Amino acid sequence: MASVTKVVLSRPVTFVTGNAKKLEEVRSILGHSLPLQSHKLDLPELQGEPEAISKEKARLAAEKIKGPVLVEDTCLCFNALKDLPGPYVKWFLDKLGNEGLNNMLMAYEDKSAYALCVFSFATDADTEPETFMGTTEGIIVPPRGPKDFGWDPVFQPDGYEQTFAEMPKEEKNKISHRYRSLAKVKSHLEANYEFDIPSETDANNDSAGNDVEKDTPKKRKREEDDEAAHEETKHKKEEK
Ligand SMILES: O=c1nc[nH]c2c1ncn2[C@H]1C[C@H](O)[C@@H](COP(=O)(O)OP(=O)(O)OP(=O)(O)O)O1
Ligand SMILES: [Mg+2]
Repeated sequence: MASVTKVVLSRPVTFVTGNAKKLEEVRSILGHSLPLQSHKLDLPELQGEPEAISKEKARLAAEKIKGPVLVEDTCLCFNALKDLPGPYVKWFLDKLGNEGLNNMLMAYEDKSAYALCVFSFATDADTEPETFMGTTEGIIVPPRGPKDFGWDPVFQPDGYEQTFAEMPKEEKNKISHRYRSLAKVKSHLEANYEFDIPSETDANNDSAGNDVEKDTPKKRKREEDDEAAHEETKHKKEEK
């Protein structure tokens, strides 16, 4: 049998995102199957096709982190609008809200859409990032359910009566665009990489001097607290 030589990584993979909700889903989907730490950073995003945007994000992240990174870019594509808003959904959502997203399809009979997640993994800034895509098909509906994560209230996946926002998180995490692309990331990393992480390194500082932390129970607790605080300020804002 041919033995596959795996690339040995001496540092955990850093998931770089400015979005606490993404991080929460990535953590609950991956569990502890992969040595993962996180770094909060809203990277600049190119305009263009989803795969190119995600790859460029990975390059920028790898430059910054100076080690293996994982990033993702999420799109919401309306079929009647030839895949728009796509990667620009963040700006549409910011300006128009979920009501506005739904209204964009008023003039069209076709309410079908798909959610797309494009993960990119890069070992360093000089290596071409690898990308992994996952999609979930559905329809756009008037917003229903909790407003805690992006456009979840307007997206109803095919075969379900509930929007992403209405269904339990565990349910969303079994069928989501994020779950499907992460499944590919996971099997690719398991097949091609091996982690040999020295236990007594100064894990609280990466080589770039960034404040990257190891995934410890203490850190998790702090992140949960941070997220709770973040949610609180968000809700306060919404009440205004
Ligand atoms: O499962 C999801 N369910 C509902 N909404 C979602 C989901 N996933 C991303 N979203 C929102 C966040 C942002 O408004 C836009 C994607 O933009 P995108 O640039 O990928 O995310 P982001 O800037 O918030 O985080 P990041 O720092 O990782 O780029 O769609
Ligand atoms: Mg972004």
